[in-house]
Amino acid sequence: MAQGVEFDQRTTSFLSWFKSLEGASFSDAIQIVDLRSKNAGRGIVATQDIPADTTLFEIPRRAIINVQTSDLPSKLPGVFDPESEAMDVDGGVSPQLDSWSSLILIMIYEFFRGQESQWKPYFDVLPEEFNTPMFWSGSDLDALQASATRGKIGKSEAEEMFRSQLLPVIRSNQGVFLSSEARTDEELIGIAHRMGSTIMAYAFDLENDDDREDEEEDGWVEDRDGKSLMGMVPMADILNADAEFNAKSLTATSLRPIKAGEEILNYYGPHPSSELLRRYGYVTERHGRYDVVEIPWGVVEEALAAQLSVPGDVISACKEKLDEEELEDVFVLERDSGEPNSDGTFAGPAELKEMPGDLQEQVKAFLKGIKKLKPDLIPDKRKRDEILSDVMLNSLQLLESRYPTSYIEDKILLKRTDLSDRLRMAVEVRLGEKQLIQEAKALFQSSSNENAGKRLKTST
Ligand SMILES: C[S@@+](CC[C@H](N)C(=O)[O-])C[C@H]1O[C@@H](n2cnc3c(N)ncnc32)[C@H](O)[C@@H]1O
Repeated sequence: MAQGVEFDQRTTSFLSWFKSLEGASFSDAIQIVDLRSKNAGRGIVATQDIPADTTLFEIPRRAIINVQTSDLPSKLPGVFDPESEAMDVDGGVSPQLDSWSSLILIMIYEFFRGQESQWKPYFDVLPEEFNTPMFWSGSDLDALQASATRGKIGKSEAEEMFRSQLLPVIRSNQGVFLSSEARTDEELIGIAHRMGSTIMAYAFDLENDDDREDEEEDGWVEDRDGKSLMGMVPMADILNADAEFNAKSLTATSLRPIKAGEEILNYYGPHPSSELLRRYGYVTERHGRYDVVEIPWGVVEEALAAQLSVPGDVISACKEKLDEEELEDVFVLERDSGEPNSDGTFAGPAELKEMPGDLQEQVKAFLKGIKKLKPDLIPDKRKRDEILSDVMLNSLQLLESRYPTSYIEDKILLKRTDLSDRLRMAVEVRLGEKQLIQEAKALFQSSSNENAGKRLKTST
């Protein structure tokens, strides 16, 4: 209970801090709420019916935390300004940082300033723990089974960056990073992880639009052309998100009428469940439409060799004749899901229409090579298409067999009520991938079929 009181007090302090900022606004029609019972932290709901195109809140530029608003860059010009030859306050020479590591350093600096930081009430509502795989144990991760997301966590790479780039800056500027000298290296790495994960799940890519006249108060827009500047945007990041959404930030505007009691939902992008888990530590059913399965070329090669009963060295001989630069190692199986409508709803169902085009082209290139070496195996185009179709199906089956449990077993598992959050999310991720593999297999199994290769591109 005490925890609940503290949670609410932090929310109240944050909201009054936000409202006190010059240029900020927060509509009476919305409220920050405790969604921990749904495992969703804080969120914002409508307290009354809201028409479309209503401004829900506005964030003044000064509220954002980044290289332009924090005073850390002025204290460590050698670290932040690529043009500057200046040394930092303690006379040390520091490496230049990219936008990601710069923001981590700024967050560490503001965090250590505690009450001195103008963003203290905001830090008090940022998470201290995460449910992203970066913080999972080996056995938690095992539950992801063959999902490619396991290889994308990058914990040791992140740690290496913290150790080689951030620690030296902090250690050589202890007067700037207040009380950092009392922390061990491991504690500092832990704080860097926490800030890195906060940025991953909360930061926005911003573009400083110099052409806009109202730049002073409102010059931040979401990045559209990759000229981005990362920043933490208080209040915009209290919005949870889903694949169907009803508002957009940074000035949050309702995209369609929102009923009293409904949650205000932002859009983090067309992420598959695995990516939603990796970056944000949650999954939702609606994001399943964007699920993907990575097909490693090694699996396809195995299926190809088995299908044609040729030894691996025939495949290797073909490979040598092809331009290695043009060969892909991984292919992405995904549905055609289209862009969301302008009001945040889905435009239509997501449908798997075909196997990845680049995969089909690569298999065809190999088949052409094999035909040269063993003409009897592939006498004509009809036979080639038949082989192509079988290789696709066999590759999918091989891929499926890499997941120790079946689709049905996972479905049954999800009915249990005693699963930990992590296990449930891992099962949802792997189940989404198995579902997509099944849909892909059906492309070949259904039409028995009129033409097994129907769903393959027919170009030569
Ligand atoms: C930008 S923050 C949103 C505010 C956050 N709920 C909080 O309490 O600070 C992103 C995080 O919110 C949570 N989140 C966002 N959308 C969610 C959803 N639809 N369901 C569950 N959790 C969600 C995830 O933990 C995610 O990492």
